[in-house]
Amino acid sequence: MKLKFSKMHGLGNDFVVVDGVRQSIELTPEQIKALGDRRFGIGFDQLLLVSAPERPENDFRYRIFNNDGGEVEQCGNGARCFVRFVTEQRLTNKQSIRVETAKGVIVPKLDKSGTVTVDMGVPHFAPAQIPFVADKEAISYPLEAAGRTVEISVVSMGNPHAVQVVDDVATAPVEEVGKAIESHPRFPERVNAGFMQIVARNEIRLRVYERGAGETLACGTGACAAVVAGIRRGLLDGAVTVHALGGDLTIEWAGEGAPVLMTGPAVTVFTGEIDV
Ligand SMILES: N[C@H](CCC[C@H](N)C(=O)O)C(=O)O
Repeated sequence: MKLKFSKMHGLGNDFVVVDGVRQSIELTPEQIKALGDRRFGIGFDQLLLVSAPERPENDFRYRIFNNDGGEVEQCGNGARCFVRFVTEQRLTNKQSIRVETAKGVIVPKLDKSGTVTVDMGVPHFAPAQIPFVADKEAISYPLEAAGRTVEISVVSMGNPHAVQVVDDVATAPVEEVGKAIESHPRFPERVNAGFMQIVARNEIRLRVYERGAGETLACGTGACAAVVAGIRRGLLDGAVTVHALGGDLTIEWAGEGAPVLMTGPAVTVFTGEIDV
C-alpha cells in the first residue's frame, strides 16, 4: 500500500503526519516502529494520524504514536504541526480547529505569521495513569531513581509528566535519570521525565526524556507540564518562555482549572510517499 505523508517538526521534535481522512490507514506497532527507524525507515519521534472526528461538533481526530510503536494520549508540538498539515493539505479552511484526542479536545489556531497557539486543555494532578498520587495529591513527591532521590511534580496534560527542578540543564543527568524515571514502577504506563532550570520568574530552560522516544529536542506537553509545576511551586508566573534544545515556546497558565496555552512554530520539511 502507498502511504502519503508529510515530514514535519516543532522545534526539532519531528513527526511523520499521515492523512487518514483521504487514505484508509491501518498500521501495526511493528510497522510504526519500522517507519520511525532513522536508518531503515523515514525516522520520527512520533507518528501523527489525522482522521475524521467521532462527534459532529469537532473537526478532526488525532492519534499519536511514539517511535516505539505505542499509542499515547497527547502531543503538544504535534498539535501545532497538525493544524499546519490540515491547512496545507486543504482538509479544512478554518484558522482554528477542534481536534479530538484520546483525552479530550484541543484547539490549535494557525495565525497569519505561521505561528500556532494551542489551547492544550486543563492540567490534572492525580491522573488515573499514576495511581500513587491519587490518594495524596501534593505539589511534589520524593522519588528514588538511578541511585538518587529526586523531587518530582506530577502533571498530566492528557499524557503523564514527572518534572524536577535542576540547577543547570546542560549538566543534568537526563539520559540516566530520565530513563530510570520513564520506566519507574510508580508509573505503570511509564512517564515523560522533565528537567527544568529556573532562569527567571518568566523564563526556564527545559530538557525532556520522553516516554517511548528518549530525549527529544523539544516536548510541547513537557513544556506545559513544567510551567504548571513551576507556577504551583511558586517559582514562575505569567507567560513563561521555555528554552528547549530545539528552540523557544511560550506557555501561559492562569492557575487551577484554567487551560494551558502553548505558542510556537510548526514546519513542513517535505512530503513523500512510501510503500508499507
Ligand atoms: N512522548 C509523549 C508523546 C509525545 C509528546 C511530545 N512530543 C510533545 O510535544 O508533547 C508521551 O509518550 O506521552
